[in-house]
Amino acid sequence: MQSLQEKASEWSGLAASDAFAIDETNIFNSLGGDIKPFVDLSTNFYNRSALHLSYSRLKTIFSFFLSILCSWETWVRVFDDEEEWFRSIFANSRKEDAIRNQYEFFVQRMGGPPVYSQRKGHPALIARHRPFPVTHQAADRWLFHMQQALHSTPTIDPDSKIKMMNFFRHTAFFLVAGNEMTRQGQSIPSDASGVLSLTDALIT
Ligand code: HEM
Repeated sequence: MQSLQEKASEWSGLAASDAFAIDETNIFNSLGGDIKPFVDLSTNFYNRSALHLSYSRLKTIFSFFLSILCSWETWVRVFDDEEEWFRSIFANSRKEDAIRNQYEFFVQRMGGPPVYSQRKGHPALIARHRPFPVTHQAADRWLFHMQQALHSTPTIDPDSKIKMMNFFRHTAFFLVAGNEMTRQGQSIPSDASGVLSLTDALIT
């Protein structure tokens, strides 16, 4: 039987070595040892959109239309996604909380202080995603938004963006595999700690 990590690698198309290249360097330190790039990323993830990006350059050129174009940003984002099935997954979350939960986890997982665990305990991502339909389709949509968010976050350098996106892609399908397993009533095998124990190691 395939392990969760093996499923994550097969479905994401990424070897574990690529997914965890984020651990070869301390990304938090390479981004200036500041939480701002992570706050920017998570804010963009939940607030911004592909539509925003398409028009972002136009904004600088046609500043006269800035206020009108700004209002278009609200059209597409995770909390107001045009895909109702995806938007509904976040219906019971407060946007401010979701942003903070996400960036604190990223800060901690990418070499920064353990701010997530200090506030909320062990990340336990499979368990925390259990209430949600983390399907292959949901992973693709989540990754679409994350790719757009990375594009619109200039405070993160290109090399870090590639490493982060690989980690996100692998973890998204790791969560899909974990979600399938918990829905089938199976207990999470010890290898499920692949993402999580690594986090533990990094926060001690
Ligand atoms: C695969 C598709 C995914 C879906 C559909 C999904 C959905 C959700 C939802 C609905 C929440 C609750 C929002 C909140 O109130 O915090 C959440 C929380 C969270 N997600 Fe995801 N997520 C996905 C992938 C990921 C990935 C790839 C990561 C990490 C790389 C991640 C990390 C987190 C974290 C840290 C939280 C906060 C958990 C908490 O503190 O309760 N998620 N996710």
